[in-house]
Amino acid sequence: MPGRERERKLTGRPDQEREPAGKPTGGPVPERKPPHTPTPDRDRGRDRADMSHTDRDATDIRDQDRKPTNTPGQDQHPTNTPHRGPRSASTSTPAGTSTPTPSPDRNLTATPGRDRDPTDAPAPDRNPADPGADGGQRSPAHTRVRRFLRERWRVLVRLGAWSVLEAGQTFVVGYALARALDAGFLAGNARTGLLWLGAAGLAVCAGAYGTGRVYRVVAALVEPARDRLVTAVVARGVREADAGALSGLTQQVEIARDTLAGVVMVTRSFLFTAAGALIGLFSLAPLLLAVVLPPLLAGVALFAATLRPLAHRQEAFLTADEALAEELGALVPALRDVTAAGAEDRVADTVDARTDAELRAARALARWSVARVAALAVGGELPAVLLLVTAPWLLGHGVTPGALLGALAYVTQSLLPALNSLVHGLGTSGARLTVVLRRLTRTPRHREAPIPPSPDARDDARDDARDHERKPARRPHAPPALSLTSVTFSYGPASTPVLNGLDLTLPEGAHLAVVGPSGIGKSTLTGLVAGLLTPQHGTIRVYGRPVPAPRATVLIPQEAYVTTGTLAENLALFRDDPVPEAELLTAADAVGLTPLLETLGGPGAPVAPAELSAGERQLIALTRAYLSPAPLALLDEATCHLDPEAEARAERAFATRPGGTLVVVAHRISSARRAERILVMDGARTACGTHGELLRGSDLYQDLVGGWTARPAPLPG
Ligand SMILES: Nc1ncnc2c1ncn2[C@@H]1O[C@H](COP(=O)(O)OP(=O)(O)OP(=O)(O)O)[C@@H](O)[C@H]1O
Repeated sequence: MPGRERERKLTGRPDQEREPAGKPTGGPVPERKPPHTPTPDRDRGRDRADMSHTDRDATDIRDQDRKPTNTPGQDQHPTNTPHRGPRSASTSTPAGTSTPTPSPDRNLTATPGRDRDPTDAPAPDRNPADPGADGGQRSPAHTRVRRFLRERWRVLVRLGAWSVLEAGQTFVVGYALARALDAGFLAGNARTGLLWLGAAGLAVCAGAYGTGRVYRVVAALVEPARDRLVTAVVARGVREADAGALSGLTQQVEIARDTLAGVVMVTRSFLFTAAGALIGLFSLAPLLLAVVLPPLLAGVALFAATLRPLAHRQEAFLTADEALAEELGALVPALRDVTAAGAEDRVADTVDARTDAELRAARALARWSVARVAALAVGGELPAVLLLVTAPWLLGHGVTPGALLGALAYVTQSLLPALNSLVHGLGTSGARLTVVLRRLTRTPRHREAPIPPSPDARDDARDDARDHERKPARRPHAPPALSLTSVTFSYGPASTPVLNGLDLTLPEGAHLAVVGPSGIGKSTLTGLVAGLLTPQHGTIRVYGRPVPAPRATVLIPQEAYVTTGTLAENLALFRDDPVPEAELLTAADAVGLTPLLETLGGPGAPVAPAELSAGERQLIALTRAYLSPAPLALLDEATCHLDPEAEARAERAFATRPGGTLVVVAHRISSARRAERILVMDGARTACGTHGELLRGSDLYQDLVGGWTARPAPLPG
């Protein structure tokens, strides 16, 4: 049925509409897209689609027993058959969120609380790293570590023994050097000196052998620890049935193993080296110990004091780093969705926020790293300086030149490198190990730091709030603006129904977008609601009255018709009473007609329909509908010739019309996003929810959002 007749029938003012020369003035009728047969891929996708939550939770729209493959008209146009990417990609949102269950909107549905799957209930939080956690018997981490070490006392003894051999080298080298000088070269006995140097060389060889054995023993300690962690993590992954978490956690286990080995090595090395050096210093001259020990202890204490804050900064940095990586990981496969949703700026803001967060964390970490350098200077380098500064005094108090040289060797060749390894190894690996172990043993999953809303999001929220404020509150006991109950409609007795058992309820003031592939039945739905078509089964009520409900509904079709006459006559076409000019101007301003109105010369200016662009005709038709007394507006691609800004303005005008209810057949993602709820028509799988819910729960909606990116922008007017 031509759009002009639709408008006429709906508003009850057929006689006032005049056409020039008996032909439509709406310009060329846009080409209807040819139907096509669904691709096997698409069908497979539908079969795969897990619509259970939208079917179960978010809809009261039942469009049952459809056989979409049999009806050409229900088929999808090629331009509306976007490539179906991997599910993980299509479910990714710009914000990189997971997939929650769409929640039903009780305002939009008539049969709330449909059977909910009990498995939807969140699983109780369990300790992920403790295989025995199911029983709730979880011992503290330090107890488990002690038990682990007790079970491996033999390994610890071996580790100690080989470490003593390794540390013996430290002791012997310094001591032998001192003796070589004092008893050998300075005493004119080169042979003795060489013998002591030879002893030092042997000690180095023995120490190297000891170091090699130490590595093996450390592996015997670290590998079982890793195995335990792997067992715990796999058990957790199986419990949570989360392969992603599993792979992420096993990766963390590997990090834990490597860092644990590093921590054991550097800590053990420092302890044994320091013991060997201090014993050596004491053996050479107790006075040397008095010079070296205080700064060494001060340096170690300073380093120890930085450990906890460093671990926190390290954790903050890792968290920020992972959040950024996660953001980018979710973003890259979802670029198509981002573009489709027009969310480029918002996503850029989010990534900026994550990058800034990482930068701040890195700076904080760097600041604390300076303290580590200070600890190294005090504990490792200051003793050497003190030895040199106090050398005359030491030599005057019985310290021999050989002992002084040996002390310098202890400090520069043993203590400083060992402390250096400790500070850098423990400062980095230790902090990292703390973080990883904490996550593995306590936190189920890394949680992202909240990101402040982007300026765009704030703007949207402000717009929404403003719209909400401008919209009168819904009357509590008012009948629904629209209710469809088990509506079935087909164009012929033998044809497959376009709608089959559809239920839908909209409260007064609601804003619903209808989306779906070409030919799925969106215009048919608006035609039924407008009373242009009559369902074979079911009932349709508009504000409690059975359809057709004259003067309750206004349908604005894609083809806008403008009559000859003045602009004011065009705009007042659906009104019985004379429309005051002020009201007319207000409506024009709300819908976005004012510039055209001024160009034409005001409300009294004559209109030449053929000279108007398609977009200008749509603006006139929209303003006419806005001024009509009908509270339920049906926009069936009525803004397709407007640019996105003009479309947004017109839709907002209808959405905030006092007492008005809006149903929009959306042809742009921006249009769908403005609606409170979106009805996705997909044959048997009709679903209803918010944009976010449907992105997560409706494969077809994901496809449509993707397809919108490929759709060329509408031609200007
Ligand atoms: N007058 C008619 N007679 C027979 N079949 C029709 C008629 N009008 C529409 N159909 C068929 O009904 C089905 C639904 O059409 P409808 O126009 O409602 O779909 P649509 O979702 O609005 O499509 P589009 O997005 O392309 O406008 C299609 O298969 C179409 O071919």
